[in-house]
Amino acid sequence: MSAAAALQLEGLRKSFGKTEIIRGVDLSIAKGERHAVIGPNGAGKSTLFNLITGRFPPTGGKVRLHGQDLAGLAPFQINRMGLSRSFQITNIFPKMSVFENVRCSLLWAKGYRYSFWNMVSKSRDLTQAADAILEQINLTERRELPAGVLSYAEQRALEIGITMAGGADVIMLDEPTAGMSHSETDYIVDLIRQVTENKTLIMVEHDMGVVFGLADRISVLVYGEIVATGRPEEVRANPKVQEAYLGAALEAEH
Ligand SMILES: Nc1ncnc2c1ncn2[C@@H]1O[C@H](COP(=O)(O)OP(=O)(O)OP(=O)(O)O)[C@@H](O)[C@H]1O
Repeated sequence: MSAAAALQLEGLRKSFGKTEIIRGVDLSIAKGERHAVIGPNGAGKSTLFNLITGRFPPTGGKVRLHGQDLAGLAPFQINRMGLSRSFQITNIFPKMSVFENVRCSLLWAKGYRYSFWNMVSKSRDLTQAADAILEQINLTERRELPAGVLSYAEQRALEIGITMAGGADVIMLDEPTAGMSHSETDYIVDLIRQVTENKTLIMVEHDMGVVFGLADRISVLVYGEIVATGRPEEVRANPKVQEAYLGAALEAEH
């Protein structure tokens, strides 16, 4: 096992009933790496995410975060160990201000570690931390607005801010640019690049422009198996990948 690996999947398997959806996945993601998982619809990408975050127990194999086996841990425990996943926009409280949304997620992330009175004395720290996150996600000017009035791309940015709020160093994003225009996509890609600086990123994304622009390495998942892992140019050139998936996806882009 490499000491630098942030996340390690070892012979990971998941069946639903008799159907095996994840069929023996081995993958090592280095600390500081930006890794994209791509593959056709139904390949098992979301299932793989749910295994990593502890939402589903694996049928076989292991997930390690910074070397530690996650078997039997609940999602919130894994979260406290530094792994955070973006949820969909429904995770945002639309009537609460943008600032309060970030502040609440900070409170949630730290809440169990501070008593109430400690928390009061820490509230200035919290405000500062929330403002620092708003700055990072370019929403300082929207601070007092109800989150529900933000544009779609801004809501996704807020969502990313909430994901970062607990100080996680391994960030998982599920289709961060889904449903966005070209300019919104560019905006979010820049933002993701910025906020994941010195962190580990694992994302599922269908937009090949985003994947090739952002990822240091790519894994291609087909029917629950990784058929290729490598740098973008290696994956693009891999005949197995072209046959299974990428050829068709790239053609569809033109
Ligand atoms: N809880 C579940 N129970 C039974 N089958 C499931 C469950 N979750 C997913 N599946 C099945 O697992 C397969 C893989 O689904 P999954 O959502 O992981 O694929 P995906 O690669 O994320 O697809 P997409 O790109 O369309 O989001 C599908 O055939 C799906 O029906």
